Amino acid sequence: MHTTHYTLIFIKTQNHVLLGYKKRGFGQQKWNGFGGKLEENETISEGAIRELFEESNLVVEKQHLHYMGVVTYDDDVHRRIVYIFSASQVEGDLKESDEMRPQWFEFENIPYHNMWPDSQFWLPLVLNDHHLQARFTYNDYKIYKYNVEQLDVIPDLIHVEA
Ligand SMILES: Nc1[nH]c(=O)nc2c1ncn2[C@H]1C[C@H](O)[C@@H](COP(=O)(O)OP(=O)(O)OP(=O)(O)O)O1
Repeated sequence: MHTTHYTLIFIKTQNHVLLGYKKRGFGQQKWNGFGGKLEENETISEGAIRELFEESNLVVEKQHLHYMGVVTYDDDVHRRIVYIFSASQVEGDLKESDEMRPQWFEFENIPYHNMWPDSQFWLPLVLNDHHLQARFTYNDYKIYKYNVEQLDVIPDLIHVEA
């Protein structure tokens, strides 16, 4: 099976989260955090920082990046491994990019109906600062089976970066 590694970051305050409306590419016309494919010769955190900047113009420093866990997606032909981050301290001016139109949402008003159908099962954990591990099997863009686990220990990014 072909495996692709992605990053995904959620910038948040105590009760708001920054999402982007994806204008093109994989997951277009959906709201999501900022992220994308990991490039060769970069670490996972470097990828998360780069994608956030490319898509929103915001800068997050490595020490303000919180690794929250990993979500794995399988379909017939692909495995997508998505490393999830959150951050509350960012710098720079938020800007719309070719790929993403950013908007802040209250936790109570997250547009789950216009996001990947899996988000509703695990994003609330991230917003509440819980670490997680989840796996979804998709069939024809629908969730076929899934498992979401809240982790008590902080997952170690060193292992996946090694
Ligand atoms: N089922 C899913 N649920 C979710 O919440 N996020 C997902 C997801 N499947 C993928 N993602 C995330 C991972 C990543 O942050 C983003 C897709 O990354 P990219 O924008 O790099 O993909 P593209 O295929 O558009 O890349 P390029 O066309 O090479 O730019 O969507």
